[in-house]
Amino acid sequence: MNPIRSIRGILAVPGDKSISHRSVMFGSLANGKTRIRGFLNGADCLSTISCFHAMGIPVEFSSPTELTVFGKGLGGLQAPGKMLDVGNSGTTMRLLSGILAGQSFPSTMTGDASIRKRPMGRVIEPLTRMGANIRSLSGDNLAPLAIEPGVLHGITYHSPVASAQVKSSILLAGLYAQGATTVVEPYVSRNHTEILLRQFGASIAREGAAATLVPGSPLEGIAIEVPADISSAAFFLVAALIVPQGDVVLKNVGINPTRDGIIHVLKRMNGDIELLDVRETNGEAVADIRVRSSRLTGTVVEKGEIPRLIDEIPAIAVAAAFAEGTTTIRDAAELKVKESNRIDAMVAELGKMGADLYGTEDGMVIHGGAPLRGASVESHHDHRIAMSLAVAGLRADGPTTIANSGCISISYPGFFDDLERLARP
Ligand SMILES: O=C(O)C1=C[C@@H](OP(=O)(O)O)[C@@H](O)[C@H](O)C1
Ligand SMILES: C=C(OP(=O)(O)O)C(=O)O
Repeated sequence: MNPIRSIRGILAVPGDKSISHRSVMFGSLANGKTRIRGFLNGADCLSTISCFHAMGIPVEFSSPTELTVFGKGLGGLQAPGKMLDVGNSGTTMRLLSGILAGQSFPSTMTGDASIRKRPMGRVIEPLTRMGANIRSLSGDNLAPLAIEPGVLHGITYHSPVASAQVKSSILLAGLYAQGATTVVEPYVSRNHTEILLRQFGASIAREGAAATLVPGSPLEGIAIEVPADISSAAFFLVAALIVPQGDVVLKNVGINPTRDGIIHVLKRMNGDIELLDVRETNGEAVADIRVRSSRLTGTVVEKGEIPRLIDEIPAIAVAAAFAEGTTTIRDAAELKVKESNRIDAMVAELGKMGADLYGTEDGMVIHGGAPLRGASVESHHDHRIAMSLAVAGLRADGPTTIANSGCISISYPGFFDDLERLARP
């Protein structure tokens, strides 16, 4: 990564990862064809496809981002002949746990070294309360998981964490339960499951921080346009803000109010960000976003804003390193149980580049303005860390080398090509 002076142009970042996963999952459980456009052809979403393929669901690609899922209805999945492998994808493992809990066949599920360290007790516990037979094979609430058929009943679950993966897992099990299932969260997490399941015909309602699913309605295949992923757009938002000559328009970005926290935070930091042509696709708010170089200032990010930008915190930390004053991020302990411990990873790697920051129990404190120098840094095998460090490198003095950056293909396979196209030395 070399420093640049200018980043300009129009860019469509890849499709939303959360919505791409859900399109394939719900399409598999629906009757008939689901046509998906704007699909994220990244490693995580391909892991979801391979799991459903192993359960007898045909999927046909007509281009890398367009596919048809041939759904077989709520009762149409077949026993997989092998252990399901979710790769690096927490979303796949947790949502699939809820679906598998409702099947009449046994299954087992595993993933890569990172997934096998991430907490699964958060889905095992509520699913068990619903009557599921799900356990950690190692006995420590970690993957691999084994799921046997069970008779499910609806519950009202007060989740200790604001997690869309936990919420979705329980609601998906609710499709197979007797009676209604309600999940109440401390703060509202991303609501793509609620929006998309309703489009497929499920009976699902929201009231404040509670989502309720009433089983009994079949799911029917639909056509889905996946918006561009705000979590991928985040890297270009920050890049355009911090380089001297930044002016980028990001096309067709999902700005669902449960996901748009980064826009609010960067605007609060004095970022010049404009939403153009706000519209709706498949029940999801979408806009083009224009972003220009700005003199950023520090801010506080906490409480209910955290779930609305959880995956963007590494990128926000980079913006904060170039802002005047201090940025404090708190209530974000969830960062420790992602693909890496994202607090430790950002503190260690930005620190190597000369940033003035430290980690706390539930976040970090960044004193902006220290000049960054290019350095040899490490991705911690985490796509969001790798891309955040690449953006920091655009404004550092001298070249930055990011070890193990191949993980970027998890969520944004063409990241470096897009960056190269827009950037000028
Ligand atoms: O439901 C989803 O699609 C996701 C939910 C979030 O995880 P949690 O549910 O663990 O907060 C997020 O970090 C992840 O990238 C995708
Ligand atoms: C945390 C993430 O994904 P997952 O939980 O699906 O692995 C992410 O993409 O930042």
